[in-house]
Amino acid sequence: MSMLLVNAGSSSLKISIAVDGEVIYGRSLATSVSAMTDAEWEPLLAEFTAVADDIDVVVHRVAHGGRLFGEAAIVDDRVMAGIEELTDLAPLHQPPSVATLERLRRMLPEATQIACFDTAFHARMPAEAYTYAIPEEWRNVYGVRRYGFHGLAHEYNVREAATILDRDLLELRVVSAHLGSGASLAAVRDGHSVDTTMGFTPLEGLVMSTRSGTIDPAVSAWLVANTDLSVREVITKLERESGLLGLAGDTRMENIVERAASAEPEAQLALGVWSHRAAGMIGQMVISAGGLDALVFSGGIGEHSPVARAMILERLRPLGLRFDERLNQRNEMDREIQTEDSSAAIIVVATREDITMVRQAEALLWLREQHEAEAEGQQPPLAPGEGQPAAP
Ligand SMILES: Nc1ncnc2c1ncn2[C@@H]1O[C@H](COP(=O)(O)OP(=O)(O)O)[C@@H](O)[C@H]1O
Ligand SMILES: CC(=O)OP(=O)(O)O
Ligand SMILES: [Mg+2]
Repeated sequence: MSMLLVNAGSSSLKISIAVDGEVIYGRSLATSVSAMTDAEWEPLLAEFTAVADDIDVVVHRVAHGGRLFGEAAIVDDRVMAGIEELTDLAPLHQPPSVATLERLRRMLPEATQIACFDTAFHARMPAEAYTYAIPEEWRNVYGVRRYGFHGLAHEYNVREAATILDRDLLELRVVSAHLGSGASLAAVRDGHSVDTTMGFTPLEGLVMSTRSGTIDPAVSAWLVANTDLSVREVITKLERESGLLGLAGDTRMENIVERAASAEPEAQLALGVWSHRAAGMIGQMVISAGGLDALVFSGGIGEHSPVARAMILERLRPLGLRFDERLNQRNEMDREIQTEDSSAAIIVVATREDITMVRQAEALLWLREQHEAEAEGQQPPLAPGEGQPAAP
């Protein structure tokens, strides 16, 4: 079976091909996906079809699944409408996913289309972690609560941590720090997320490339009441003109690190605010996880910036975390970088959202087959993986 895995981001498009569960080919394009035309997609699809013959399944990363989608779903018109409804809650992310879903449903009508949601990994968070202390009507009528994002990356990270440490995932307390242009933390216990830093939308939490992360909620209302900014303008500025860009005029962490090394005060402040927030929230996640066996770094910054990791880890010394400077500098993927006297493992993981997508899609297709076989009174199919007859 051939799967096309599509990760349509706000400023990039990552596509890979999996055949019989193995990712065999991948490509990343820096492009605004929403603006792409059929004519631009055609050669891409031809390239992928040449690798995989027929594409049986197309799997899409979708940022927001809201309350509707607690797990991956086969996309039909009803699911499509549900995904579109959530556009306002992930304005940088949902539009490219919706555009790509619409296009590939049309261009590859024979393929089964599956949506994997960033929010799904957090669907079992306890109420105390997902509930905001706000009026009952907002919570129960408007559905205002924390959802969490980056689930495909966090899920991969904790599984990889268990593999690297040769431990049972269900016994591990992990904090996953996915630090890309969007960034979030997840506290993982018993194999699922028990707390995370993003909330109702992917704006809450850490300082990001262009997003502010958490600020006093009164700031938005104050700006609308006291300046000539509209609500839409305030939100756009918090989403697109804040974070590292707002503090240092640059979205690239490597540039800011270089400027800070030349003692540029703006860049030093940006790094200070960024690492102060990240370390503080990691502390919060450790409490939510009930302790810490492993801290995982991933994402463009987490994987490639020894300076950024070191700034966070220095601040985490009160938790007993100790890192090896030399191992940190080496920047090798899927490696531990703690010293022997560290209170927990510290691991750098090259995260792979596409591999989580394959796993979720295979599990969903297996379930569908099983239901179909049961409905027809036949022997249910073998589970994905080794052919063992257990549920995935
Ligand atoms: N060598 C590096 N040093 C520091 N930061 C880096 C490096 N390479 C990439 N980054 C940062 O990673 C971020 C992008 O992360 P990435 O995970 O690729 O983004 P996205 O969230 O869009 O998938 C940018 O802020 C970029 O500056
Ligand atoms: C949800 C989110 O923030 O994703 P990204 O890191 O791709 O921007
Ligand atoms: Mg990302």
